[in-house]
Formats: sequence, C-alpha cells, structure tokens
Amino acid sequence: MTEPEMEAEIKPRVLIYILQHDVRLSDNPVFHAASCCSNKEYEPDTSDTRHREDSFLTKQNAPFFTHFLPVYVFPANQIEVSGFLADPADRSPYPEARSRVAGLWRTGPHRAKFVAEGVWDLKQNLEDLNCGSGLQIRVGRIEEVVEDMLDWFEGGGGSNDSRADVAGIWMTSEEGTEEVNSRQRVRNIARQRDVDFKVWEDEKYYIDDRDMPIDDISELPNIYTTYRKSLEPLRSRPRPIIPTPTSLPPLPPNIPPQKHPFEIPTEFSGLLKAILYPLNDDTTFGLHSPPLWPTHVASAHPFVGGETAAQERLAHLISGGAMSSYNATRNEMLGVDFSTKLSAFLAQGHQTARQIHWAMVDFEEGRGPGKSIDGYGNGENNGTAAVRFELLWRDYMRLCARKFGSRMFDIRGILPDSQKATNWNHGSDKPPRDQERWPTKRFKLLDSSCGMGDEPEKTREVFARFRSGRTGIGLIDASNRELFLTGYTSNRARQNVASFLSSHLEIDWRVGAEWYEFLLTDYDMANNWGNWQYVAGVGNDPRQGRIFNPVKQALDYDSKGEYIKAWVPELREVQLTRTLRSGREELDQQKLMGLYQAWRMTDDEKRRLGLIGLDWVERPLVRIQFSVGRGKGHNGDGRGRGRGWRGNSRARGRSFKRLGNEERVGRVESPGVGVEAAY
Ligand SMILES: Cc1cc2nc3c(=O)[nH]c(=O)nc-3n(C[C@H](O)[C@H](O)[C@H](O)COP(=O)(O)OP(=O)(O)OC[C@H]3O[C@@H](n4cnc5c(N)ncnc54)[C@H](O)[C@@H]3O)c2cc1C
Repeated sequence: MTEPEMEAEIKPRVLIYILQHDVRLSDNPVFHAASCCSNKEYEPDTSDTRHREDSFLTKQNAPFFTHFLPVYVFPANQIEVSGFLADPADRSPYPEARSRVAGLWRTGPHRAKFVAEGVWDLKQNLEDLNCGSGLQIRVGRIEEVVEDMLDWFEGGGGSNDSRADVAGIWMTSEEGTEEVNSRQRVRNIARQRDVDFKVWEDEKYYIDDRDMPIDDISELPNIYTTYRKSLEPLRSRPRPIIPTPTSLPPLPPNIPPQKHPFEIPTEFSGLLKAILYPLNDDTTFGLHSPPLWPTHVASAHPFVGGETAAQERLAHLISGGAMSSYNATRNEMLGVDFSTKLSAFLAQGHQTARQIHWAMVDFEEGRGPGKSIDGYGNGENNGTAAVRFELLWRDYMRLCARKFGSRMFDIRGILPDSQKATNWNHGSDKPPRDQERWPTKRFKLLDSSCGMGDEPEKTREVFARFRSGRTGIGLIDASNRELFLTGYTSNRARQNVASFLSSHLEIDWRVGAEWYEFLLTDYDMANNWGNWQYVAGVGNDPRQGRIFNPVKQALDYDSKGEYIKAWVPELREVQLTRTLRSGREELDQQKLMGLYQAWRMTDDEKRRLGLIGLDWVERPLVRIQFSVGRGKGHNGDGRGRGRGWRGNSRARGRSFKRLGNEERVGRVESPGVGVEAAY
C-alpha cells in the first residue's frame, strides 16, 4: 500500500469537479478521466478508433483520490437565486441577476427551466450508475462554494469523522469573461491551499482546440469563410468521442451542505419552483402589453433539457430524415423539424458537436437508424454537410470570444475603429473598396441621448414596443412574440429582428442582445453576442452594412404569411387569396403587403378585423416602402425572381442596392432601407 493509500484508509481524499456548461456524462473528458484514474483494472481500448484515449490524465500523474464530488453551481450573477432562500423573509446576499445595460433578468423562465432539467438529468444518470456517484447542486458564486467546501472538509464541519483531504479541483475551460474570472479565483484559492487544480479543455465543440490550424488565438482570421476554408473538408476533422463511464468513484461519505441563507430542494419539483419563483413574480416582465399565447399554435422548441433528451432528439433527427433535408428546410420558421433545435443542448453542454457529427457519419456510412431515409449509406449529403457548416460557425463564434474578450460586449464592436478597414484577413476576404472607410455606427441609447437628436424616453418606449411584438412589421412582431412565449425563434427570424433593432430603429444593439440573453433557451454568450454584433454591423461581417428588409424577407420566407398569422393572431382573418373569374385562386398581393405591415391595409379591412386604434397598426415604428411588381432586381439567391425593389430613397436621401436577401445601403452616412421612421 502506498503512503497516500494508507492515509486514505483513515481520511477520504476527495476530487471536486465543478460543472458549468458541460452537464453530461457522455463524451465528457472529465468524467472519463475520473472513471479511468480510479479503475484499477482499466486498460485503454485501442480497438475502436473512434474512441480516444489521449485526453485524460494517466494514473501516474493524476492526483490520488478515493472519492469524486461533481458539483453544479447555479451562478448567482447569471441566474436569480433568491428562490432558494431557506426563509423567504431573508434577503439574498447577491444583487439581482440583471443585465448591465437594460436591467433585464439575465436568465428568463425558458432557460432557467431547461438548465434545471439538464442538471437533474445528470444527477439521475450519475445515481443510476449504482456506484455511489451523484451530483451536488449549489447556488452562489463558484469560488465561494469552492472555498466553503475546502473549509468544511478541513474542519469536518465540526466533526472529526467528516474530515477529508481535497485531492484536487477540476473544471472545464470556458470563454466567457465572467467564467474566466471565476476560474482564476478558484485557481488562486487552490494555490493558496496547496490543492491540485486542473482545467480541462471544453470538448463540446466540433473541432478540438488541439487540432486548430493556428498556434495563437491572435491568428484567428476575422472572417469565418477564411477560417472554414483552412479546415475543409470539415467531415474529416472531429476527433472521436470519448467513452461514457459505467462506473465512477463514490461521493464522499460526508458532504458540505449548501451555505446559509440558501437551501437546495431534494426533489426536482422543488428545484424548479425555487429557480422560477423570482421570475414568476411578474410574468409581464415589465411590459404593458405582453404577448399572449395564441390558440392553435405550438412551440417549435418543446424540448426538456438534459443529456437524455438531447440524445433522443439527435436520434429522431437522423431516423426521421430531418438531418438529411436540413439544407432545404433550414430557413423555414414554423414547426419542430425544419432545423435541428440542438442549440440549447449544445449551449449547456448536454451534447457535443462531435456526437452530432458521429451520429451523422453512422447514417452516411449505413450504420444504425435511418435505413428508410434517402441517402442512407451514401456518404455526406447536402443536409449533413450544411449541419457541419453551421456547427463550425458555433466553434468560430466561441473562438472570437476568446480572441476579443470583453470587446464582445462593446457597443462599438469587436474591431477597434482604426482596424475596421485594415484588420481583415488577406486575400479575397478583403472588404470591397467602397467599405474600406466604414464609419462607426451611432446607436440610440436607453439612458442618454446619443447626440443625434434622439430622446431616451422615446427610445425606451420604442424598445418596449419592440419587446411586446408591436412594431407593426409582421415578421418582427411574430418573431418577438414567439420568442417571449417559447424561448425560441429561428435563425432567419433572429437575423431580421437584430437587423431591425440595430439598423431600422437604430437602437443600441446590446439591449437586443440582452433581450435575447433573457429569453433564449439556447442562449450562449459567444453565439449571441457574436451574432448580434455581426448583424448590427459592428462585428466580423465582411459585407458590413447589410440591412435585412423584413418585408422582402417575409415575402421570401413566409410567402403565405403562415408564420405571421400563427404568432400575430389579430391578423389571422386576413384573406390572402382571391378567386379569379376563371375560378383559379390567386394570391392578393395588396392583402399580403397588409399582412406584412398592417398600416397598408385599407380602412375597411382594418375595421373588419377590429384593428382600428391599435398602436402597431395605426402608428407603426417604421413604414417600409416595398412593393411587389415586375422589377429588375438581381435574383441573389434564386428566390424572389421578378420582384421589384423600390427603395423609398427620397425619404431620407438614400439609395439602395439589392443583395440577395439583404439590402446594402449605398451610402454609409445613414443606415436604413427605404424606411420612414414614424416615431
Ligand atoms: C441575433 C442572433 C442571436 C443568436 N443567438 C444565439 C445564441 O444565443 N445561442 C445559439 O446557440 N445560437 C444563437 N444564434 C445562432 C442561431 O440562430 C441558432 O444557433 C439557431 O437558430 C438554433 O437553432 P437550431 O439548433 O435549430 O439551429 P440549426 O439551424 O439546426 O443549426 C445547427 C447548429 O449550428 C449552430 N448554428 C447555427 N447557426 C448558427 C449561427 N448563426 N451562429 C453560430 N452557430 C450557429 C447551432 O449550434 C445550431 O444548433 C443567434 C443568431 C442570431 C442572428
């Protein structure tokens, strides 16, 4: 028996694993390492080349431990934890978990529930291993939880029998500035206490950090396409997945309790109640007219959180054919299967991108489910290739967060003004000449004037109408109502909404990002802030200045108005077809335009539908001049052939170019597209 082993006969040696966005047992290097290091009979399996054995500590250099303590902490700065107070009369020692600019809750009800479900799912999966493992749930700040645990184990919580040595603390690396700071504080605590500390690579991404084509993050190209091209063919890139542990070292015999004044419920229903309690206090979230659930419409994201649900969803996508048809359906907006809906699982680390990749490989190579689906066994298809393309976007946004740090949250965007024109990566990705001197955009602020004659009070009013889904632009309102009610809205809709807030309304894009942070089930720091910057024209979009025209976009992607009618029920009775003398039915373009912007309806129609007097009908935030006719615009993406684009260039002295789905402002001084601001 070695010396530490003899000591452990007397005192347990505990390895603490702090979980954040890595809440899964499968394909998790940390659980895998804990399982291997403690298994005396363990021999690496080299026969299956899809399984990797190079990411965990060998027994030789792992700290010796007898007990393994996985801990999930609900971080008090990101999720409101006052619902966990043991005595509701007590006060939480933490400030409310609200956003910096707009003061919104940072985590709303959709994600709070999803996160709680995921944590509980992992707890059950660990307990089901029947080896004495489990998951401890805590609330507070991670570093405080760690420090309390170290104190408690050292002092045995007042009893000699409960004392234990902490053999090490393990965490997974994260990119968020808050997470980086918190990790640094834990590292310092570990150093002061002479406790082993290890940060594991976050392996939930498509391409492993160790296989990146750059040595230093400063070399990351500022343009996604450049990055992608350096990695093609994408299908050959992901590493094999890591085996799922079947056994883990047990939890320590005595575990430090949650620190006062909080208490952790022992049942899932209690956990859910605690996490939702403060959010349920005002379910209007400060809106005078919050969106209400329309009848006969279902959420596009009806999923519960957790690794179990994530694997079921993935299996469904493969066996039902949605993965293979993804490229054709990904721009749709209604229904559950038009896109994968895997983003929320990925964000919480319930699933890894390479698990998705390898499930697609099985299909492509004719293994496992999906036999009846076209393309089974025929290699990569358009759908699976497009999913890989998108998963790499996700990797890329995360790397941008690493490269740009806190600039992700800067109103001016990630690139300093001085670099906007020059910092682009070489070669064909250079921005076109006419954009080389792109000026800094100005945005209206909620709390002060931005110096362009704006009034903050008005801006706040406009922002409230935006959030309520009452702007008067059908596509934008449908999306914001859907988001409010379900926690999800499609990528197409998100692009339009972000462009609308930042370019049509010219409002500080960060409050939009905070609005999304509050509501999105799939919120992910890098993806959210990176995409908002990109669309707002302050990020790394090589074609800066793109502005989405939400009327044209509706025409292209909601041509029968089904999405708008689903989420804006006031417009359901708009009759879009008329019968010709020949008996043939034809889409009434005038009515369609009224659906896309209700102000364009005739007074008779408004009266018939009971819309007279509604702010978003009578006083839309903007009026977009757009008509359907026999125009001579380019046919950028094969859609919208023959539609004329008439920018109301006189409204603000602008001229427009058509660019497929988006319009770029011809001149840079005044962003906007054929828009009359009506506020
Ligand atoms: C303004 C704005 C905010 C966004 N905020 C988030 C966010 O907080 N969290 C988030 O995960 N995604 C975000 N996205 C990206 C994208 O909209 C979602 O990932 C996608 O809609 C999720 O649905 P899905 O899983 O069905 O995606 P699919 O279309 O099925 O795509 C497959 C996966 O690829 C990744 N992906 C797809 N599109 C993008 C993209 N544009 N950027 C990065 N990754 C992508 C996602 O992980 C997604 O799950 C945002 C996009 C915009 C325009």
